[in-house]
Amino acid sequence: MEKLVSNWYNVEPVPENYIFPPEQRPGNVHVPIGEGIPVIDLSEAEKGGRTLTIQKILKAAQDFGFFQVINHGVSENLMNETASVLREFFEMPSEAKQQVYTEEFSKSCILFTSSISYAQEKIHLWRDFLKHPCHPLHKWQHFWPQTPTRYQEIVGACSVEVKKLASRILGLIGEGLGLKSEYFEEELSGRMIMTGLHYPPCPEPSLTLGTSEHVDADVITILLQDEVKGLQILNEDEDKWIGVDPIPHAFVVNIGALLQVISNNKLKSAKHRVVTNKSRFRTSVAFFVTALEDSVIEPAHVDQVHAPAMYKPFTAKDFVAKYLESNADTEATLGYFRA
Ligand SMILES: O=C(O)CCC(=O)C(=O)O
Ligand SMILES: [Fe+2]
Repeated sequence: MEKLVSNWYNVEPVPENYIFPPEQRPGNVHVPIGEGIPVIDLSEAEKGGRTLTIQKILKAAQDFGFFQVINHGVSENLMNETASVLREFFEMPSEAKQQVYTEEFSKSCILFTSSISYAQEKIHLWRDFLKHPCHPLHKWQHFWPQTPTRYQEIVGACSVEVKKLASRILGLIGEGLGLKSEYFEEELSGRMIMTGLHYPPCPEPSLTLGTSEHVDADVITILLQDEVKGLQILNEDEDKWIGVDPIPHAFVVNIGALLQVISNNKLKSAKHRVVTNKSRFRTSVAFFVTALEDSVIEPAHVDQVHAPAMYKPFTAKDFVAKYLESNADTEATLGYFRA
């Protein structure tokens, strides 16, 4: 429990085991915000602009692996409530958080710090996290925190809405890839895990990371971030980082490694990270939508002549096993399943 960064963050200099090696540190390099990451108005899909919306989503998913959605149908009030209930959770006194804190990662709801590789990792991340499954709701909701008292109700309502939004976006992506609109239901998107991330201010942001460079190991991620910037995407062609603009009431959407496989590398699962800052807490809520354990993941609809399959078929369970074995290295995991 004393490991939680939020219990001790106000120390200077930062502890040695939080300082990343020079080539992995953010340093003092200026990172531009926004720079072309598309913001897509989802309401246009229902107003006669379905084809155009699909094109915009596919282009964003190819070029950046990331986009933001606005007018997505999830109420602003519910988004505000979800962000604030998560913040309240992390700001509770230690005794209250103690009830949820655990180093037993097999539990259905965990509050911990840095990452589940804490014991093995050399350098820790400047963040605390709360993680639990959230779909189907009735199966998991009772494992969630009981304080704040409205936690289960608010996060439950938000999970239902985000799952619907994810299905809608996957439907549009499926259509854009030439698949049946229900292609992703339910086998390929029947699980959803929520991670609430809390990044305390850090006295030396140039040396530390809130979340280190990674690719998400799911199908698609829907992220609610607060008004504090910190999320950055790597533009690999130019080897530079781009900050994601914290647009109020937008969701950030990114393509996971499994969707990259299903699209046979047409869509990109992009590397991203989160940097810390000196003065403000940042709280984000990530919903990872992924395949049922026994579902087979493979490139969909591959034309053998023009586009041979880039990956061998594998189950979602095998992917997770290899992912854990490689210490959460998604690229190495993808490499293992390459055809
Ligand atoms: O905190 C964020 O904004 C993003 C976190 C993230 O990328 C992840 O948990 O996979
Ligand atoms: Fe991520």
